[in-house]
Formats: sequence, C-alpha cells, structure tokens
Amino acid sequence: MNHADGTAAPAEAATDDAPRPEGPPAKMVAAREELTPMLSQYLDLCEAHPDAVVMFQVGDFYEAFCEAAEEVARVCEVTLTKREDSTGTYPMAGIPVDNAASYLEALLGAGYRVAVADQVEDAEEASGLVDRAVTQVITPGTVVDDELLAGATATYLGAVAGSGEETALATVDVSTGECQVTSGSEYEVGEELDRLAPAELLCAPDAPDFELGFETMVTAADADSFDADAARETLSAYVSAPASVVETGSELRAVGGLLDYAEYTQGDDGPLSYVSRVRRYDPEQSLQLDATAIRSLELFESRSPSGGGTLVEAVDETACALGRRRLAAWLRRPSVDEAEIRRRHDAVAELLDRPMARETVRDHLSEVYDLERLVSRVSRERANARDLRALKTTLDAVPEVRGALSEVECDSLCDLRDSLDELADVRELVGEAIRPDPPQEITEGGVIREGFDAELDEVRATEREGREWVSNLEARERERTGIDSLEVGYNQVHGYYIEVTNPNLDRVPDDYTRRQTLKNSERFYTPELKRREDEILSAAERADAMEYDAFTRVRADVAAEVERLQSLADSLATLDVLTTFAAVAAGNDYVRPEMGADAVEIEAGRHPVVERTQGEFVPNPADFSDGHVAVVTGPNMSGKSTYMRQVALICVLAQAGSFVPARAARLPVLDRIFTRVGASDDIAGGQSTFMREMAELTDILHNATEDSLVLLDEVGRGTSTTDGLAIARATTEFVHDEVGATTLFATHYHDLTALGEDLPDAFNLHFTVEKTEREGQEPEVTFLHRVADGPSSSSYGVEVAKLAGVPPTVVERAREYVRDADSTETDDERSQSGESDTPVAAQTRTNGRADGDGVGGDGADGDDGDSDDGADGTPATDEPGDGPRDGTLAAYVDGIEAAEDGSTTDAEDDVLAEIRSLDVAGTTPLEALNALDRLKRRLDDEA
Ligand SMILES: Nc1ncnc2c1ncn2[C@@H]1O[C@H](COP(=O)(O)OP(=O)(O)OP(=O)(O)O)[C@@H](O)[C@H]1O
Repeated sequence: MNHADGTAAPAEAATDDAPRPEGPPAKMVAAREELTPMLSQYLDLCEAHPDAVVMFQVGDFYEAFCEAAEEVARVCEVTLTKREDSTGTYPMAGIPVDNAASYLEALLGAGYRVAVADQVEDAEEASGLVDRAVTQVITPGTVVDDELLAGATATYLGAVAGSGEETALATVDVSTGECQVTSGSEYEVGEELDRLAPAELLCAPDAPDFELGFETMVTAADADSFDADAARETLSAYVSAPASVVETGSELRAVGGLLDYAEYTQGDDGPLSYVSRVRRYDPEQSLQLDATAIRSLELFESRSPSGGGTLVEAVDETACALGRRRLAAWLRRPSVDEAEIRRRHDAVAELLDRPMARETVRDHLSEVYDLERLVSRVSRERANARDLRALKTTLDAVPEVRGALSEVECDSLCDLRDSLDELADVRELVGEAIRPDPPQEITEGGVIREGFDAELDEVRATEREGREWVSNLEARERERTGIDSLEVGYNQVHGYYIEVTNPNLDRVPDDYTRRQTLKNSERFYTPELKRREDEILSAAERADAMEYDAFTRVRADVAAEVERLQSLADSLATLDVLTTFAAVAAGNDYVRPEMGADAVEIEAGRHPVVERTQGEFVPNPADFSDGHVAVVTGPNMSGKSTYMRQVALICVLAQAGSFVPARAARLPVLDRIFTRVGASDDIAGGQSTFMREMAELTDILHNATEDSLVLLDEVGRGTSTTDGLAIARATTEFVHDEVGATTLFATHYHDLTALGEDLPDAFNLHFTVEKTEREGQEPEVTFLHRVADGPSSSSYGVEVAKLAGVPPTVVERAREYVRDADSTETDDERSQSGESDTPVAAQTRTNGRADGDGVGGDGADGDDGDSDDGADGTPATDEPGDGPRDGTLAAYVDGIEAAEDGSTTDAEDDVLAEIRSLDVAGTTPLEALNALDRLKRRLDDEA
C-alpha cells in the first residue's frame, strides 16, 4: 500500500516557519539530475517516506542530510558535519548503527517518525552502489525494539474510522500482536480512546475530530487503506473470514487501515505473522472506567505531587512481565461477567489455601521471560539466539508450574493448568539446536550446538583439526629448525605466519617463503601452512554460514508455533495475576467478596493504597442495602474522599478477580464507575474547573444506570454557594429518582443532609471528630476517620484552617463569623417554626419526588419561585471556608475589613488591596494558586 502520497500529517515537533526535516530536502530536489548515485538514492527514500526522518545507513552510521541533519544534530546532540561533492555541500549528521536505540528514542520523543534505511546488500559484494531499503518506520505507536518500549506496559497504535453512531476504533500492540476492534457512538469511542491512550492515532478521512485528553501523535494516514475493499483485503491476510470478526463497515475500515499502516512501519514486508488474534469487543463487556475515573481513583498514576501510591502498585506482586501487563489490563477493564469473576475468586481462594503451591508457581514464573514479545520477535525474524534460549528457559518453567498445580481442585485452576501447553517439541528443538550461552550476533558462529547438524559438525571438525595442526606447528618447527625463539602467529591481513628473529634467519629451511619483513624479524609461510590456512578459513566461513542457516530454520520452526506460544503466554499471564491476587490477599488480610448481591455491603472496608502508607488505618463499613444514595458530610480532612474511593476500589478489585481489603463484602456486579471529584483537584489541568466539573456531571447524569457506582465529591463547589448548592441538590435528587445508581455524595453543604432524611432511598453518613475543649483555650480537633450514621453536626473548617497555618487574625475573625451565623440561624429557626424557605437549600420534598424535575428544573433554579433573598436566603451557615452571607470573596473581604475597624496590619491591607484588584474571571486556576501563595507569604512574612 502506498503511503508516499504525502497524506500523513506532519509530526508535531518542528515549528511552522522552519523547513520541515521530513520529506525530500529542497536543495537535493533542485540538484536532482546532478546528485551522486548515493544521494540520489537518499532523495528517493525521502520522497517515498515524506512523513518521516530518513536515517540512511552509510557503513557504521545512519546519516541524515540537509534540514533533517540539522534537526538530528539538535535532538540527538551529535555533531553537525557536512558532505561535499561536485554538486554541492550538504549538512550531515549521523548516529552509530550499533548504538542507535537511544538516539532513535530521542527522535521519537521529539515527535518524529523515523524511517530506517538499511544497507540490504553486503558492501563488499555490491558492484557499485550498495542497495538500501527502508526496513522499518519507527513511530510512537509501532516501536518494537525492546530498548524503545516502555517496560511492561502496552504501547498501542490506534485507528479510528466512521462517525456518529458508527464510529469504530481498532488498536494493535505492535510488540505483542494483540489486535482489537470495537465501535459505538463518537462519545463511546472517545471514552475508549481515553482509556487506552494510544501512543499514535491514525484517522480515516471521515473520523471525528476528537478532543483527546492524552498526548499522542495523530497521523492522517493513507486514505485508500481505509477504503472498505482495501481493508477487507488487508484483513483477509490475518483472518480467514473478515466478516466473522468485524460487525460493521467502520470496524472493517478501522482495522484494515490500522494493519496496513502497521505493515508499512515494518518495512511493508507483507502481513505481520504474529498478529494471529484479531478480536472484536464491546466496552460493555467490562466494568467501564472512563479516563476521569481511572485518574481520580489513582489506578495507575498518583495525583499527588509528591507521588503517593497507586492501586496497581499496591497489588502488583507479579512475577513476570506477562503478568504485569495482564494485571494492568484487568484493573483497567474489570470483568462484568459474574461467572468469570467467581472463577477468578475460586482460583484465588484455592491458591490462598495452598501457600506451597502458590510460592512454587511464583518462583517458576519469575524465570519466565516476556513470552509475548519474544514470540513477536521470532515471527518478525528479529529474534537472535539469545532470544531462543530465553524462550527455552521460559518453556523449562512450564512443566514445573504444572507440577506445582498437580493437586489443585477448583475448575478454574484445573482448566488453567491443563491449558499450559509445555510445547515440548519447541523446547527440545531449541535445547538441541542452540548453544546455552550464544553470542548476540547470529552470523558469526557459536550459535548451533554440536550434534544438531552432522554436516556442520564435519566442517567444524575440519576447522578444528586445522587449528590443532597449526597450534602444534610451533613445537614441530622449533624442533626441525633448532630455532627456539620461532613463533607461529596469525593476523587479519596476512593470515598464519612463522616468525623468525633476524639473528636466526640463516637457519630458515628452504620451504619457507617470505611473507612480511619487520624491524627485528621476518615472517614466513610454508606450502602446507598455506593449504591448512585456506582449509581452516573456508571451513570457518562455511560453518558460520551453515550455522546461520540452521538458526533461521530453527527460528522458522518456532515461528510456526506462534499460536500455541501465544496461548501459553496468555495462560501464564492469567496464572501470574491469580497467584499475585492470592499473595496480596495473604499478605494484607483481604477477603473473598461475595458477588451478585443486590447492594454494596462492606464490613470494615479499607483503602488498599492509603492503608499501606498510613500508620493506622481506621476500617469503615459501607452498607447500601437500605438506600442507594449516601450523603457524606464531615470536616475537611476527616476522611470523606478516602472513604468514597475505597468503596470504588474495593469494587474494582473484586471485579478484576481479586480479594478485597475488608472484613466481609457483598457486592453487586457494577457496569460503570463514575467519579466527579473536588474542583481544586483539577487545577493542574488548567481548564476552567467549573466548566469541567459540569461537563463531567453531565456525562454521569446521562450515562449512569442503576448498576453504576457514582462518586460525587463536592459537586458545585466551583461556583457561588447558592448555585453550587442548587446544583448539588438537584443532582442528588436526579440520581436518587431517575438514575438509581449507588451513589456517595460528599459535601460541605450541610443543608444537603436534609435530603438524606427526606428521600426514601437516601441516607446520611458523617465523619466523626473529637473536640477537646479546655478552659480559656480554643477547642482542639482530632480526626477519628470513623464513619457514622446521620449528618455531621459541625464542619470545623476554621479549625482545619488553623491547622493549615492561616494567620491567627483571620482564624479569629472566621470564628466570630461562625458564631454570628450560628446565632442568626438559631433566631431564624425559632421565628420560622422549623420550616425554612431558603431558595434551594431547605426545600423539603413530598413523597420522594423533587418539586422540580432534576437538573435544569425548578428545583435547581435558585432564583426562581419564592426565593426571596432576605436574611433567610443564607445558605448553610456552618459552611467551612465559604465566608459569610453570599459567600463571594468580595463580601468576605468587605466583612473582614468592616469588622476589623480599621485595625488591619500593613500586610493585611496589601493583601486586601491585591484581592480587590484581581480580575477573577480572567485568572487561570494556576495564576490563582500562585496569587494565593504570594498573599499567604506576604502575611507569613509579616507574622
Ligand atoms: N480511615 C482512615 N484511617 C486513617 N487515616 C485516614 C482515613 N481516612 C483518611 N485518612 C487520612 O486523612 C487524610 C484526609 O482524608 P481525606 O482526603 O479523605 O479527607 P476529606 O474529608 O475528603 O477532606 P476534604 O474535605 O478536605 O477533601 C488522608 O490523606 C489520610 O491520610
């Protein structure tokens, strides 16, 4: 397939005005007719790969010329030289062929694709110009070299075709051959893309313009390859009946375009034999965690700037790379198949009960190499003899693993054990053919074992005899000539020689022929030595060639077993994860969750990550059997977020097949987990936090079902208190009435706790703190991190502010405001006989339905209806950090200033002035954070 039509999007790295380093250099194009044959060959290859930097082998170096040379010199930090010939002077930069990986990595990192143009002909045999061809186009999504691959994580190339409801996404992990395709609406495919975050993305001409939440190289690949007929043809080289794998035209086109490009990057060598599995899947076949949930639950990456732990780290005790990738895949896509989850739990339970078997399996798995990548190298004819020995070592472990599992009883483990194909034929073949400690190179002998190939052994015997004859020659000749200092040696240029020092030259026999004269000696050969030399050299050369030949035959025989090897890799990966789950359960006191419950019921649950970092972790229950919406209140820092996340992580672990950190757990099979966490947590994202919050909320409200788990952490915090409260309340009602999802709603809006009492399926939880009051002193607060029924009585925001180091003047003023507000509330309560008519916060509900109809309805509109903004328009009075009355910063500042009676310090005056001058609407979150930091410093300095 032709990719040379220039349709590929330029890589992101170079600036717009600089000449592109990819494609044919203008200077060479202009001088085309006069170019030397070699440069003309370079120009042709550049023209054939307009989207890549061509690295052109000249002897021991890969060279780039002109603009590309300048860029290579800059990015790889190598010297920019020049090449001069009759047609002109061309900038030139080279990287060593033998040590190219780190330079190629730098070029990939700078956003380039690299076309590696190798000499495909032996320079000595070439008559004239050496033939060169692009053997590989290295791109971020298709790197296959171990040095360039990121450890055990999967690197995907993705392709999108179609649009609207018929959008399809195909992905392939080029290093392992795992190829998958799915389709759905643009939204669903966008989510799937976010989840997989391919390193490189190909877009068919009709693909939607996705807003991607991850870094990737976007390639507008060859449009023709996405044509349905072309795609069918491409795919039919991989599966016998394309129609049995793909369901829609878009899926066919996505997977066709994808594989075509993958082939192109491997030097257009035809179908990739190691892609033996092209699989279609539906994201609904697994517990759906969108990118936001994956991030906020910290499954794979910590959000803490100091790099706290992640879920995968907490449970990763895998023994091999296969298991490591499988663990990540299971956590990313926990199962929704109850029977499958039970099978995994059965296996974990039995492995937990059989510590000996478990540890033996883990010991042997630790000897297993990355079989998937080995197999892919074997199929791509890139494996060397060391790779085959690594394969043998891996296969050696299999009977041991099977043996360790000989007594297991549960079906899932028995099936898994029986699926472990020992591949004795392959193991024997490699064992007999390849030497135990072979060299890196496969062309220089030392690779094939004696006894494997009789003809080869004969040739090696001739070589050996010859060498023995030569090594005995010295003694023989000394005796014959009587020259004690006579020496026999060898050098690359002259071959074998007999060396005699000048004082002994008169004793040299007649059959010695002079070969070389040195300062103090002469070198000779004899006819017999010459004959032996020729025999040795030709035998050695022949033997090396025969070894290479034998090696490639063995490799091809192994490659023929790719499917069996991949299926073995699959079973080993699964076994590694299951034994890991058992080991983690044993080491950390996890229990088997009971699946298929109607509601989440967790006794003494723990956060799997925090419990490892926290000296003492307080276990907490979560019981949704009498209501599916929990409104969680409690002071800042009391443990609300930890609690909510721990419920989600327990569900993720359970559905991945793991036991869970709890005393007991009964869990339903969830279809999705949604998270919406506090606005300030997103500051690093640099987006308008409130907009983002609302976009995420919309997503949840549209897509959650009664089988989903929804975590809402301080929804509405990013806007004014009145609006925030209105949104939070309307959201809770909507989730309660319409969605039916299991929901944890953490909030500082104390008024929302009314919902916990009003709505039949909602209830209140709060986090307890201990307040110690000593006479004459401000109360001290201790966080107990314990959850209890009912709403929280107070927020202690001011105490937390004090703990955080807010200046005493501000803390004291805040306390006064809280006291004022409390007394106002008490007066209001008295005068209104317990029934408040605040616009939103205190609306009571009848028969479990909101007056409005959820988001956007009347109930959500704080300014509608009888919202008479008098004193009783005041929202939650024990709202921490919100300041008084309307909760705006300006009002807060006014309040402080008025109350201070002109007694503010200089620093406080400065701070107030700066706050006033702030253009809040035009300030990014990061700028706001910096400003806050500056203001605090100003106050601290004065203190
Ligand atoms: N159950 C627990 N046992 C022990 N320590 C805990 C527990 N839960 C939370 N913590 C500790 O308390 C800290 C604060 O918890 P968390 O962030 O969950 O509080 P929060 O109530 O959500 O706070 P905020 O409202 O300010 O976001 C955590 O970083 C953790 O170190």
